[in-house]
Amino acid sequence: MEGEVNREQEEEAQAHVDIWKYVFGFVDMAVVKCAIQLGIPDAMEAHGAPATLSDLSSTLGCSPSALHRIMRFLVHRKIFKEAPAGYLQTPLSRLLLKNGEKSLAALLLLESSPVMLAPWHCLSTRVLANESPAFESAHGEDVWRYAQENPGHSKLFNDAMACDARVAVPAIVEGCPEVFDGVESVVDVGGGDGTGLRLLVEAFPWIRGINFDLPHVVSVALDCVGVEHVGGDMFASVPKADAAYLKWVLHDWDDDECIQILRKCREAIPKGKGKVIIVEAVVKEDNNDKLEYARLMLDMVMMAHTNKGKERTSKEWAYVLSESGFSRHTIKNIKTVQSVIEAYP
Ligand SMILES: C[S@@+](CC[C@H](N)C(=O)[O-])C[C@H]1O[C@@H](n2cnc3c(N)ncnc32)[C@H](O)[C@@H]1O
Ligand SMILES: COc1ccc(-c2cc(=O)c3c(O)c(O)c(O)cc3o2)cc1
Repeated sequence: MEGEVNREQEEEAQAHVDIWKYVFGFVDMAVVKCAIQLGIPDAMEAHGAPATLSDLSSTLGCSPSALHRIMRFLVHRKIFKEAPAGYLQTPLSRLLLKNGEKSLAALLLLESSPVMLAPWHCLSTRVLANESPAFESAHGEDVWRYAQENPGHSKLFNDAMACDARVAVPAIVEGCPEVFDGVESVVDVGGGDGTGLRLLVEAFPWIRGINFDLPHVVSVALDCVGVEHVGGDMFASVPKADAAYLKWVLHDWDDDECIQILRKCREAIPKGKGKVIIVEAVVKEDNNDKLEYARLMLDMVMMAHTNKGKERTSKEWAYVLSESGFSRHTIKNIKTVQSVIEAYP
């Protein structure tokens, strides 16, 4: 009995520590956003050796006292290290470089933007009504129409998705290159600015790429060898190719909409050797999986930013694929938050 009482007292004490993560949860994002905007990781990368507070404040042109408090917080959060000689980069801080190959800075700047933060204040209404989309409640229209009417936001969004492509595509190439064996043409459905397909075609030069997205998105896509940009509506028709490739697209839509998109993809691929390649999160419902937290946070992002989007479990993926007329599918895990699903007509 005494042991039980002690355990309850320990849990109570721990709760009074843990609660602060939620009361001030936005602080982590805001201070990291500040570090990106000031260019702290970039200044440290350029400096090379350990950077002192004086080095950083003179390079960045900011108040040493305020910068010290920012760096103290970021060292505590293990984003930077502090040695006697000065501050040091970490693998985590290098993911915040403005132009780093694997940087996710653009994604953090998107998610911390006023446009993307506003819908979170409508989440409880979304849950209560289960119909009033949070993004529409905040902005009066869905995220895709808002992007069409606000080119600056569209660029922020496309840049964010492109930074994921620079992480995910190398993981696909490393983890399951065989997925693209024998595939001579790929249509990237909802391919954004084409970064993902450009990286795929660079890795698999035999592939002819078609980057397919809404007209306002492909109109600003960069030209690149081996990739043709085509504007259109994936709910109307999808350009024909050996394989339809969809990364971070189906999770933006509910089951009926996914089934519509997948049926259009099935119409676009050849009956015999055709396939659909889906790069999306597969919710494991396994709290021991180190990326499950990211997948579940992403599911909340879908609730906040899309009308009826969601992340799916393997059973939920099996349902939409079966309802779309795909006879079989496989799921391959890669080292990022996504998995690679291959579906065959
Ligand atoms: C979350 S983004 C993913 C972009 C890219 N596949 C990636 O992973 O980097 C979803 C994409 O779907 C596109 N999209 C939305 N509605 C569409 C439609 N009706 N037809 C074609 N593309 C659409 C958006 O413009 C956006 O580029
Ligand atoms: C590196 O890990 C990730 C990179 C990108 C995303 C991500 C994918 C989306 O489709 C998406 C989205 O549709 C959205 O509206 C949004 O606000 C963020 C977002 O992020 C997840 C993980």
